[in-house]
Amino acid sequence: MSDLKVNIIKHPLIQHKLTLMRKKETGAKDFRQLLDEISMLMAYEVTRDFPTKDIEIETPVAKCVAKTLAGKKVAVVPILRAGLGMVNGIINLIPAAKIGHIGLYRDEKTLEPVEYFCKMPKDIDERLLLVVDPMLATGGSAIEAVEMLKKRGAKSMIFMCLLSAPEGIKAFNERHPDIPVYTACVDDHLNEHGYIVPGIGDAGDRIFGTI
Ligand SMILES: O=P(O)(O)OC[C@H]1O[C@H](OP(=O)(O)OP(=O)(O)O)[C@H](O)[C@@H]1O
Ligand SMILES: O=c1cc[nH]c(=O)[nH]1
Ligand SMILES: [Mg+2]
Repeated sequence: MSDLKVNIIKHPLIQHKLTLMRKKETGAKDFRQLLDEISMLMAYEVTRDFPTKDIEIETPVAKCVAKTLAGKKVAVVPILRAGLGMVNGIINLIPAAKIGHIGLYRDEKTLEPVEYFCKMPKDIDERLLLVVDPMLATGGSAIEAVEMLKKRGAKSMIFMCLLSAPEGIKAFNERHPDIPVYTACVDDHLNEHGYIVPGIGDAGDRIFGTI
């Protein structure tokens, strides 16, 4: 665990909401709502060190120097399907963000990611991409998503997930040491089906009610 390169967001509100999501009796409506709320809180933490610069403005009372964001513009990139559940919370905070989509599913037997869609803003090379997926399990999907984005010219990325397994973080760190990982919790391990334990189950199925 100590050799993993990961930023764990331990905010009490996030941890409380995550516990509600873990409960098997939590239905799709509440699950979606909680993921939405957590995503906004996580985005708040992830953007904490965004650079600012001073600009001159005029309020109704006086001229003054005030802060404005100075870094790259943002694009949010959900990994379908489950990543979609994190988009609204983030764009509530960053409404000008563009949104790209990556379609990947994990083959149930091999656990290998299978690509089925990719549509990105034209200027991805100039933006900071916030790649989002609730789950980092073996790491295969996140690794492949970032690979696809690098091939399309992306230069600056952050990966943000709700839950992660040590195995997935390790694999991601090894393949993409340049990409920071943010998560709300690192769980214990993966089971023989590649599910995070204790986890939240299949995030996509719980969000979309397809169980
Ligand atoms: O780290 P990995 O081992 O690759 O597993 C994580 C992936 O598995 C889930 O997607 P899933 O394949 O269930 O697709 P879905 O979002 O359409 O349900 C999850 O949302 C991640 O994308
Ligand atoms: O526990 C897991 C692992 C992969 N994908 C999920 O949705 N859940
Ligand atoms: Mg799924």
